[in-house]
Order: sequence, then C-alpha cells, then structure tokens
Amino acid sequence: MLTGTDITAGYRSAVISGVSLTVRPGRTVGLAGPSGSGKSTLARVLALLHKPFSGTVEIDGETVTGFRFKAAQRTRIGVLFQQPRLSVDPRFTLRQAIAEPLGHQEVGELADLVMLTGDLLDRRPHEVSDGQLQRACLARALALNPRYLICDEMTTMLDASTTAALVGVIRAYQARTNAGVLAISHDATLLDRWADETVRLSAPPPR
Ligand SMILES: Nc1ncnc2c1ncn2[C@@H]1O[C@H](COP(=O)(O)OP(=O)(O)OP(=O)(O)O)[C@@H](O)[C@H]1O
Repeated sequence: MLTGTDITAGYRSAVISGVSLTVRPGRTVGLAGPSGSGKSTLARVLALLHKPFSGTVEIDGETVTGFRFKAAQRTRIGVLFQQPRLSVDPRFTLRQAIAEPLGHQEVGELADLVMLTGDLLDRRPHEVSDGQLQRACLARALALNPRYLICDEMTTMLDASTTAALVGVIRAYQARTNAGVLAISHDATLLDRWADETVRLSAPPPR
C-alpha cells in the first residue's frame, strides 16, 4: 500500500491539512477537487518529491524518511505530469528519454507497450505531438516497473483517443503487475470511468 497519513503540506503556508489517502495494490484511486485545493501538492508528497510539514508516507509498510529525487524508495513510484514538454530534456530523442532510468538504450518492449514506432523514437520532443511525447513519458515512468503510478493531470493536454489509449496502457500494466494508481484529474467523467474510488479535496480557505 502507498499511504499518506495526516499529511499537512504546502510552501510558505500549508495548502493541505491533515489529509489521509491510501492507494492499494491493483487499485486506482482518483483525486479530485477545485483548482488550488492541493491535489498536485499531495501527489508530490506521495511521489516523495515534496517533504510534508507533518504526517507520514508509507510504501508497502516502510515509512519514508527521504524526500526528493534521490530517495531510494522513489524508484517504486512512477510519476506522470500534465506537461510532458517540461519533463523531458529537449536535447534527448524519445529513445534517450525512455532509456534515462534504465542505463541502456534497449527500449523496444517499453516502446511497444505505449505504441511508439521506431521512426518516432529517433525524434526529439519538438518533432512530436504532445500525445506522442506523453506516451514516451509513460514508457519512462514504467521503465523501472514501479509498484505505484501517480498521474497528475496526465491527459489534460491530450485528445480523447490518446487519453483512452494511455489509460488502456496503464490498466494493462496494472493487470500484469498489480500496481496501484493515483489519478488526478479535473475531468469527473474520466475519473468515474477510470478510478475504483475517488477522494475529493475541498476548496482552499479564502486568503
Ligand atoms: N512551488 C510552489 N510554491 C509556492 N506555492 C505553490 C507552489 N506550487 C503550488 N503552490 C500553491 O499551492 C496551492 C495548491 O496548489 P496545487 O497545485 O497543489 O493545487 P491543485 O489542486 O493541484 O490545483 P490545480 O487543479 O489548479 O492544478 C495553490 O495556491 C498554489 O498556488
């Protein structure tokens, strides 16, 4: 299980306070709530990228002590963001981007999984569409066989058919590996279809 318990987190001041959320293996939890309610902040805490002010994060029974990219437990969690162009080095080809966590360039199976052909793998981000780049980001997120996948507005930039294709790839990965998924979206219809249950954060207090 990936569990956040009594999480209070934010920047100068807290944006979420005393929030608890559990993602069980094999399950998909949706995370909804108005803009500014702290969905991305909670996602970053659960992805071990942002240290909460208080509260604990546990992965499969182990309490997390190190936050940020280098934390050893990070490799158990894959993350996908809304804007693939901000998360891929523009100098990399898609093949290099997918290979980044692997340490070798054999990305064939991962590319097949997300339906990227060889021709696309040799292009750089500015030569492909947002959907094609997000496919590469999904392949990269799955490269180390994460136990949990956190998708923060992963499909906001994408059309309906690419959205359906990526959700299908994630479902198939989940069926194969029993991974748990946290899916953040503004799209209630998508979450209704995709998630087994949805947690809603409430609106932030007025400033
Ligand atoms: N890096 C940051 N530094 C300072 N404040 C931030 C930072 N990131 C987010 N915030 C603030 O924290 C609050 C919650 O933001 P967050 O992105 O977590 O909410 P959200 O629910 O994901 O919003 P949205 O649906 O618009 O993406 C907002 O007021 C935002 O301005």
